[in-house]
Amino acid sequence: MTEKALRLGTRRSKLAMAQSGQVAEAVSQVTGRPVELVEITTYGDVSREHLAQIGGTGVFVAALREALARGEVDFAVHSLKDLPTAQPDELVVAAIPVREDPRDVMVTRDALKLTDLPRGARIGTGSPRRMAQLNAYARSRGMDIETVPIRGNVDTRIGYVLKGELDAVVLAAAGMNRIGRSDEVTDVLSVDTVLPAPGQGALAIECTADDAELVAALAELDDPFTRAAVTAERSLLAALEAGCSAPVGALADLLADGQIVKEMRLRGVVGSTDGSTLVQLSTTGPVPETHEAAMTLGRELAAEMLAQGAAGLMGERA
Ligand SMILES: NCc1[nH]cc(CCC(=O)O)c1CC(=O)O
Repeated sequence: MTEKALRLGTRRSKLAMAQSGQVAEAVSQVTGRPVELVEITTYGDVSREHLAQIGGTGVFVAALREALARGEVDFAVHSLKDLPTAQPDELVVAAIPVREDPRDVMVTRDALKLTDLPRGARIGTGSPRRMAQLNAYARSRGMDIETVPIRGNVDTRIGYVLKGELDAVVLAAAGMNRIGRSDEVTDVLSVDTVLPAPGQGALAIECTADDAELVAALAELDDPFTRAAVTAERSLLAALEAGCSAPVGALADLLADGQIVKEMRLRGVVGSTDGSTLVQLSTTGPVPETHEAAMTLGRELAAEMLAQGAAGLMGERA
């Protein structure tokens, strides 16, 4: 007897299809059931408006969550960095698998590195977080760059460079890796230069809270360290009362002594998009063993950042 297929709700974009396909295989392994992809169009996919203008937070996620709530699909895969920090009661993030590379990367004209871009170089990114940190980096080194607001899928963004309209565009390493295009990356940005978005590189596998059997099966795909890290990062974001289009970067990583993991470090940054002001802080603590401990790490760093004027930097829209 063949078991009934699990329905995975996914966006149609190449990136969404790639990550849903990879998760489908893993879910099929742990459940022993086939998984079928159900394509769902989201507002973020059809709108030509600027993400920041249509409210940013959650536009990619809302339609998938509605399909879950209506019972049209059994589970969905989200890029964690697109997931609003507020969790609806009826849904649960049953698994956060091992994180991909969290860093940002660039595709540049003539394969130049960020440090070698010519005076007046135009760098395309629709992200206030990337703008703020790239502009701050340029200012600190006396470089002359201009950040140009763009949006669109990977092909559209890389197209600006191929057509010679821009000198560089910024993308997430995880996205490029997942769609098998990492060979087009010409520079990987150090997290000391550009701190990634909270949750970047991680996926969230979500289903309804009342589907206990599926919640338990999906939990096998959960990576506790990734979950602790992204929980701390997202707690920082929530405590700053910022959305996914705010100029906020955050990254938690493990500090090890040889093979022995000692502590978790959480770094956070908020900046004005012109890069004239950055509030950049970090904290370290014991590796959080509970959800609450990870939340506390994020909240404490947020409080320190707010004390240094972070709130005044968040109202900005690029
Ligand atoms: N903003 C859109 C988005 N949401 C998730 C990714 C891919 C990286 C990830 O999974 O974190 C991207 C593309 C990008 O930022 O270049």
